[in-house]
Amino acid sequence: MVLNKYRENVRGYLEAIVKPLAKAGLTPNTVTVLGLILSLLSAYLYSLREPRLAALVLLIGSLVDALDGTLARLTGKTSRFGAFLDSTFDRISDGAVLFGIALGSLVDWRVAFLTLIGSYLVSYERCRAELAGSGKLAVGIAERAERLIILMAFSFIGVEYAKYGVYLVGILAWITVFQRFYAAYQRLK
Ligand SMILES: CC(C)CCC[C@@H](C)CCC[C@@H](C)CCC[C@@H](C)CCOC[C@@H](COP(=O)(O)OP(=O)(O)OC[C@H]1O[C@@H](n2ccc(N)nc2=O)[C@H](O)[C@@H]1O)OCC[C@H](C)CCC[C@H](C)CCC[C@H](C)CCCC(C)C
Ligand SMILES: O=P([O-])([O-])O[C@@H]1[C@@H](O)[C@H](O)[C@@H](O)[C@H](O)[C@@H]1O
Ligand SMILES: [Mg+2]
Ligand SMILES: [Mg+2]
Repeated sequence: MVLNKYRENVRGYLEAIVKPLAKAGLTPNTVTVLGLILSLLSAYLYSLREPRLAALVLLIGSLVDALDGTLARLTGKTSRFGAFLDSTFDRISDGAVLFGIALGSLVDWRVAFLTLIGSYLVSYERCRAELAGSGKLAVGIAERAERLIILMAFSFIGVEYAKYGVYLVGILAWITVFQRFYAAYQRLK
């Protein structure tokens, strides 16, 4: 909700990064796959209890996630499958990162599990409500960009602090679940 507004502000920078990629003939789907690989690497680093490095790799992976769509739009190669691939890989990434955090015992696995359910529900609600005709349901305090930035910010502080990032993401994700539920109710009832 909050960060989504800044998409336009960073578009110019993202396009500047994407132009050489387009010249090199990279396709949006290849970039999407690269983003997933970076997220999986980040998850692995979390499992090794290296949250700072993991967050850095996740930040680069998130940037790559912004580049695939930018490349698609700039080269006129947006596709329905690409949109599906992007969202599906986002879910794999979100799950893998929390799994890595739990594996590395950076947080109690039960907290990671509840945070994962909240995060997935936020995304599912939007997808399902939009399919039912709600119109764009990009509402709530913690969309994916917010969830990622909070997790990365706490991870950068150090190994003892990553868990507070997961707590906060979990709480805000569940608040967003209720916000989206209410918005969907208002629009679809
Ligand atoms: C060298 C420099 C000058 C570099 C400057 C770079 C800066 C501008 C930095 C910008 C970084 C920022 C954009 C990335 C970080 C954001 C990240 C933390 C949050 C994750 O965001 C996700 C991202 C992408 O979302 P989507 O995948 O949903 O969107 P798109 O891919 O664009 O579109 C999907 C759409 O495209 C089509 N498509 C896609 C793929 C495919 N294969 N085929 C396709 O056809 C299809 O139509 C799909 O439907 O969201 C990016 C926007 C974000 C919301 C903006 C956030 C702005 C914020 C101010 C950035 C602050 C970042 C800061 C560096 C954080 C540091 C904090 C630290 C403490 C952790
Ligand atoms: O809904 P959310 O999770 O906050 O944020 C995002 C969705 O709004 C978006 O449409 C989808 O492509 C991404 O996978 C991402 O997850
Ligand atoms: Mg993307
Ligand atoms: Mg993505």
